Amino acid sequence: MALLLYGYAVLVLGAMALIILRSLMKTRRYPPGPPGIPVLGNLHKFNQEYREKYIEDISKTYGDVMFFYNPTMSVLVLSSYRAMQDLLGNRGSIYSDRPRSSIIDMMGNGNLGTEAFGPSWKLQRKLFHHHMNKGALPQYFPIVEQESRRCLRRLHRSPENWMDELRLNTVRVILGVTYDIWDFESPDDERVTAASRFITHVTSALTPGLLWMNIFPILRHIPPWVPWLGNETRLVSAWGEEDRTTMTKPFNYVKMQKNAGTAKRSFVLSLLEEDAADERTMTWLAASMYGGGAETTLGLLHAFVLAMVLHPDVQRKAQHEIERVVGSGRLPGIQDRGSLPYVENLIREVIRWWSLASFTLGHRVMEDDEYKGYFIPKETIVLPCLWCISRDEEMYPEPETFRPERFDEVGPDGQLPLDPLKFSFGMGRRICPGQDFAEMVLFSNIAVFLATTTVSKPLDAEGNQITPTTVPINPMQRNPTPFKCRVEVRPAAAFLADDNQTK
Ligand code: HEM
Repeated sequence: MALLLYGYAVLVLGAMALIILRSLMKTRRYPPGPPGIPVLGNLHKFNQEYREKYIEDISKTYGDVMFFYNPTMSVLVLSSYRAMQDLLGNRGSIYSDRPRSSIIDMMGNGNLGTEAFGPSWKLQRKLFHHHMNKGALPQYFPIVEQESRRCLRRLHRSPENWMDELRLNTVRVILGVTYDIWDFESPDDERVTAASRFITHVTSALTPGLLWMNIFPILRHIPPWVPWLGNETRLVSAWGEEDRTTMTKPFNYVKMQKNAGTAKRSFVLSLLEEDAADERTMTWLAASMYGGGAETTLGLLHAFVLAMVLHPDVQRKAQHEIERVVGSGRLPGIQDRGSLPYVENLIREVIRWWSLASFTLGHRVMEDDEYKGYFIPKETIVLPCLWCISRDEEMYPEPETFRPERFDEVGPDGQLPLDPLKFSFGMGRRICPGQDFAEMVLFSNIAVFLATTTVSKPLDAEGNQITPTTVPINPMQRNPTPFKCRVEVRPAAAFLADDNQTK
């Protein structure tokens, strides 16, 4: 009976909200979007498997600013760099909040990525920046370089596990820097696999319309034991509990070490020593590094290997540059970054071509606004489509082609193409605070990989080359679909054993 009443209330409230919205829409000029259906609006159309491709497609009809709505929410999708810059970059004071998500509330956890725009978020950004800004990065060079070499040593020993070895590497670096935790050697360790689930939970909770509860928040009150209808409440509670356990354990470990006087330098130890915030805030700030930093970097490292398997000419050219600049007496290190322009362009192209985050996280508009003559109501969720920008044919001719050379070529407008590092990590006040760290880890791993390893397509039983797919493993978390490759060890691998080399 109670359920019937809920259902009835949802329908009546939804219909009323839509009638009010429609009458307002007649008087105000809203941005264009695909036609909707009575009561439900058009937001369901955005809920496609590969929504970035859908957005790219319809932007040819509706332009770079598109509006979607349903009775409970409105979403503004931006498909150009200019629109992203105008709103997120130049109007950051009202475009930097996050949507209120009943799913995040229900999970009962915090983290920097979901925190509302306000004093607590500002404090966390400040603390994050203090430890992760460009100037602070050299303290991590030895750890990151040592782990890059360690990863390649293991990878050469068991090339069939190359994907898992890279996963282990990214989690070891993040857990090492954040908590000084190193006591794990296996890619199957729970601490390695949990990072990937954490980010899936957060992204799913923040994606408009992905779960019914995000469209009808009232559904969170359905008890988990109710068959079928309680599925989402059950799922979301389980996510919350798992993430809480994953993130509290390592934080408590550092606290224990500190109390015992045995803690070594780490992000969490600094927070504790500075008494930087309350314990809950510090736990989830550290979780933001763990959750935000591991799976993302991994996705791009896997995409790098995929690009090298598909483009042996690019791989060779990058290897020649390393040999020319670094010589044959040592491995490349992070300090070489400025002197390897082709490798740097290769990394830019991996970031553009793979476009790991196809959208930013949602940005909630804090006040009514107007853009290009269109009304943008307060509470609208703004979603720049990063994938669409990376596919802009004017900036990147033949965008599906992997070609690092494109970044040195002047276009018909006399300009070099837009640097993907300027949008792939977001923009404005919510820009990814781990960008400099991520670039450093990517460079270290990719440069050592190229110097010591050649990858190529594997052969089937008849001796034919097998070409891996470029379709991501899942549309929500765009890491490459697992694939096999041939791994050949290069002579410079002899230096991998030398963990004491400084460069
Ligand atoms: C390696 C590739 C990475 C990519 C492509 C990436 C991309 C992004 C994007 C697109 C956003 C959303 C920006 C927005 O909403 O406007 C973001 C936010 C965030 N990223 Fe990253 N990221 C990466 C690595 C990292 C690393 C290494 C860390 C941590 C060490 C990190 C921590 C975060 C956090 C905490 C946020 C939320 C910031 C906020 O809401 O204020 N990310 N990232």
